[in-house]
Amino acid sequence: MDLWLWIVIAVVLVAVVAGLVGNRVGASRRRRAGGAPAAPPVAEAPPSPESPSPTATAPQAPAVEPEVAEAEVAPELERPEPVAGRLVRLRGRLARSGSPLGARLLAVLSRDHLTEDDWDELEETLLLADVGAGPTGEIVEALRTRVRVEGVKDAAAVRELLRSELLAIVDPTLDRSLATERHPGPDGSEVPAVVLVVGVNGTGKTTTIGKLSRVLVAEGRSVVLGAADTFRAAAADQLETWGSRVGVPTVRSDRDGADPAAVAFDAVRRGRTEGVDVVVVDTAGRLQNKAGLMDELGKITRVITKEAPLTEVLLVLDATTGQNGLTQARVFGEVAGVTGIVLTKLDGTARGGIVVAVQRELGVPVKLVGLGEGPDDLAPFDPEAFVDGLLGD
Ligand SMILES: Nc1nc2c(ncn2[C@@H]2O[C@H](COP(=O)(O)OP(=O)(O)OP(=O)(O)O)[C@@H](O)[C@H]2O)c(=O)[nH]1
Repeated sequence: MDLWLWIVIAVVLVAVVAGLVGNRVGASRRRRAGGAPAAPPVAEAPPSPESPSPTATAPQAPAVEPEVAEAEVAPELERPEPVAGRLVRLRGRLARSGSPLGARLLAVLSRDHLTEDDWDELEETLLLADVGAGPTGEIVEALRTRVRVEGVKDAAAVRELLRSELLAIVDPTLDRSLATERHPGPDGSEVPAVVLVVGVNGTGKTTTIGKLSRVLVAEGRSVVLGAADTFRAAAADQLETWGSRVGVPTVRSDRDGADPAAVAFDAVRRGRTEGVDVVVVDTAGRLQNKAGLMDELGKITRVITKEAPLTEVLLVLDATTGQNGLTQARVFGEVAGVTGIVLTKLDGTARGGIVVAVQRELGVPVKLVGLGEGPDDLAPFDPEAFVDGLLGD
């Protein structure tokens, strides 16, 4: 019995081994002949773009090739919205923030007989909207005189009166254009316009530069961005993403904490050699202390101007920060030679009066305003559309 049992086991073993060997030989023959293996081993999975497989000619490959080719196609560039009339389009956002400057001023001025209390209320409303003490006094004085002399009564006339006084204080005569055209440099050769953007982190600086590059692209300008905020690595990534959406390249360092002036210089040099219209340079602008800020911005400016002079220094301020924003504005104004202000987040505040206060504080115009988080929610500042927005027009 025992012997028979051993014979059966031996026969079964021989059959199993023979079967296994036969399968392997068959599989390798089929592979050499270009046939598909019945059950491919894991190592023969279809090739991926990251790890090209040595079996790229295996029959699975053609099935995935079109997908790989599609992934390599550059994403379509976005087309930014036209710039003209942007503030008119966005002015509803000013009124939506419940601006006391509009509704409340009109409510007080429309009363039948204006008492001293009414004038006090008007003054308080302007102060609460961050117009600032000086300009508030001027507006109240002008309104008092005109109400007394002209004796305006009907709602439309009161509205027109208020509109004209607010417009006067916002000052439509200021030059709010951005210097973003190529021009002859000191040696007579054409150089790009260079816009240096300064401001405290958190004010919306990187977002604003992204939106600004879209404004410039919409106006037909060629642009290079310089990521000289080397303090925060994510800032360069953010900037690059914004730029790539509209085909604008970003010059940056591979290294965290690299010299911001070196990055700024490289960006302006690239703009110059490639003949672009405008180079926009981001800065870290940490307010650690005034001397440190002055050193950093001073060095960036000196190094950049070896290639091309600065045509604009834009200070980005968050409109919701009120008096804090004004303190920042003062420091940057002293150290950076600011030529224009960008007020962000005006959609989220009832303090539109900050436009007046900051212009008075720095003696430079608000040139752009941010009215939302959308990519095209940055508008050239237009005094009339702004005042109409405050009045809820
Ligand atoms: N509602 C509103 N949000 C804004 C506006 N501008 C910027 N923001 C938002 O503010 C936040 C901060 O923006 P960032 O650009 O990252 O600000 P930042 O910190 O100054 O950038 P860094 O200086 O690089 O640190 C983001 O969520 C923006 O979407 C605006 O005009 N309106």
